[in-house]
Amino acid sequence: MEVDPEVRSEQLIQESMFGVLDAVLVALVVGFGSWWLLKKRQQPEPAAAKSYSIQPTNLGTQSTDNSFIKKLKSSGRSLVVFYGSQTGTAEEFAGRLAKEGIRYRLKGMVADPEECDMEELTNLKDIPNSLAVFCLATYGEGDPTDNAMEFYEWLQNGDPDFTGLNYAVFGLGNKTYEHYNEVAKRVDKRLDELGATRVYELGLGDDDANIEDDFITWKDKFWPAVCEFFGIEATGEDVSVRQYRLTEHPEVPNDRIYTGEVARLHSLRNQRAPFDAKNPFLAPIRINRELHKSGDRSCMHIEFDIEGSKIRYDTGSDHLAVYPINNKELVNKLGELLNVDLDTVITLTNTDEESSKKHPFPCPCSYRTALTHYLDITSNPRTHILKELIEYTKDPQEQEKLRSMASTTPEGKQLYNHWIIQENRNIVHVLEDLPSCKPALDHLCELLPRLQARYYSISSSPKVFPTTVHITAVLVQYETPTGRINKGVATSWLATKQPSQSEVSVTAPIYIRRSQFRLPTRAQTPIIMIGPGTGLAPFRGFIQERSQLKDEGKLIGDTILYFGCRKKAEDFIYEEELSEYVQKGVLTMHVAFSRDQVHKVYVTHLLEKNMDEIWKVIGENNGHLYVCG
Ligand SMILES: Cc1cc2nc3c(=O)[nH]c(=O)nc-3n(C[C@H](O)[C@H](O)[C@H](O)COP(=O)(O)O)c2cc1C
Repeated sequence: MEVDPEVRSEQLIQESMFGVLDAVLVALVVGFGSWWLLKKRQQPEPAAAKSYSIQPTNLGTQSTDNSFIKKLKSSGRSLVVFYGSQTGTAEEFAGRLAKEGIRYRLKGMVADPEECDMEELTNLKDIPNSLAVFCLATYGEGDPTDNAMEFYEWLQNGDPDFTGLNYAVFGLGNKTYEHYNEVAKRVDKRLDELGATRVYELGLGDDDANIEDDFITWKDKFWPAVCEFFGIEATGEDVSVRQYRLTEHPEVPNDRIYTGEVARLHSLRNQRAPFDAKNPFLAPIRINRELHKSGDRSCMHIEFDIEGSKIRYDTGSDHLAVYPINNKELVNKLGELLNVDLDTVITLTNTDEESSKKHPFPCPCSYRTALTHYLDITSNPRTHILKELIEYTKDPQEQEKLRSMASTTPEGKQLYNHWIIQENRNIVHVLEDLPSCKPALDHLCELLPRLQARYYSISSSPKVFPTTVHITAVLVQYETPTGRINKGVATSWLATKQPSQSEVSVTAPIYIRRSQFRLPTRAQTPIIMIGPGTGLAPFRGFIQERSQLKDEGKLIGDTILYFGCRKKAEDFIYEEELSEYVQKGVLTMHVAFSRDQVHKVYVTHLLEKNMDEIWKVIGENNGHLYVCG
């Protein structure tokens, strides 16, 4: 095995011949070449379990009847909006479309394809003026979400006759992914091939830009097209319909109240394996230490204890999901602004009895629990929320501002983009800056999206650390243009979880999400890892594992790391550890410090400089190349 024990640094690239763009291009070419090689050679290896499961949307109150046609007929509806959603956006969009149908005399229903007999789609034509809309997100390598998987496969491989089925598709994706909106594109095309009638063109939402804007822009043309297709005249009524009914419980016994459980009552107190997204493990945090040596930024190395949990994970590949809670001050601020006793215990019950989702989050619970554990109060509110706020606003100017931002006029979109997105206001900021706006808190709880688990690359190897899982997380904190300090929900909360400062166990609810990022099965396969900043995290596990194999006397392939950070003395994370691996002959390391010298040096420069070596590893020696950042 060839190992270069030298830690190379910025000098390497000062003789650089090309510009940054060239270097990026080289990196892309290298990345593509290795991806192609990887693809070619990975065929015989068993496929890893794929799952992007994030958060259960239905909390054990599902109806067992999976005939959506029966439900449509019994409730006099003709519009069904299916969603393929992992983190709730597509589900939210589907809900908004179904709700708006009433304005166009199309009473709508939201449906989860996983809970429906989708073969019934061939019979939807029996309902007059019926329409099926699909809001579908794409994940991974152009894959559907878990709840749309079965439907998607049936559609791709089956041969149903959809003559007479009216449909439209809105896709949710992100342009930075190679398979942009692949699922929606394929479903739209396949439905057409199978004889269904496209009522309006495929809409594509890009989460990298402004997916809300894409959705409302599409929706704005979609409804007139639907009206024209069915010969419907819009009622013009812009009615606001509540989806959930509020019940307050002044006397419900404490042990009947949810206090942050994801699904099963008391699941955090009475922990029972197996642990997953619906049943997270309350892991004790054993170590939480700072990795940056100086500077005003912070990067945490956190070790979660999983002993006895039966939780297993794979080297550097799986993700650790953490269920965070919202900042207490922000929650209290909402209570103050709306003058509500946050300890009031409530239940929100779906007014649609046919819906499989009975509650928006586990109920009964207090407002405080809902705002702390279940609802996202820190992201930018979407336009439909702003629209619902209008009726609670007294001041005409504030009302007008909300009305404009909720509209699809160019000025309205611009104002939304500036006031909400660029100035980065969350719901608390909106209520602070529109002092006459006092929405009913239960209505707000109905409208706010669910707080999602956060995912971290695992930075340990289970072969070296079988009873702990490590993560490497940068503390997110920044000032917004309005002078407010926005704090990352999960990292700010994790930063407070210091085991040394507490007698009692400091814990966090976690579970493991599987991914496909794997070490090659043969230890002799050379690997190049490109991981600047916390992109290093998954590679730490790879290196640990290869080091252990070497200790056991096994032959290991070239293990080459490209790392970059600002300054050696500031944010060169895991420096000592990595240097030891270099000294031991396990690792070859190339490091770029972007701010240690006049000329900025990045990992891309190092890649450019070492182009020949890189090509030798991946092109001639069948090596694997990994990029994480
Ligand atoms: C792990 C991950 C993988 C993703 N993969 C893709 C992809 O391959 N193609 C794409 O267009 N969008 C991709 N996206 C973007 C999502 O489809 C997009 O954010 C969408 O709005 C999520 O909808 P949901 O909240 O309903 O799950 C990915 C997002 C994540 C978090």
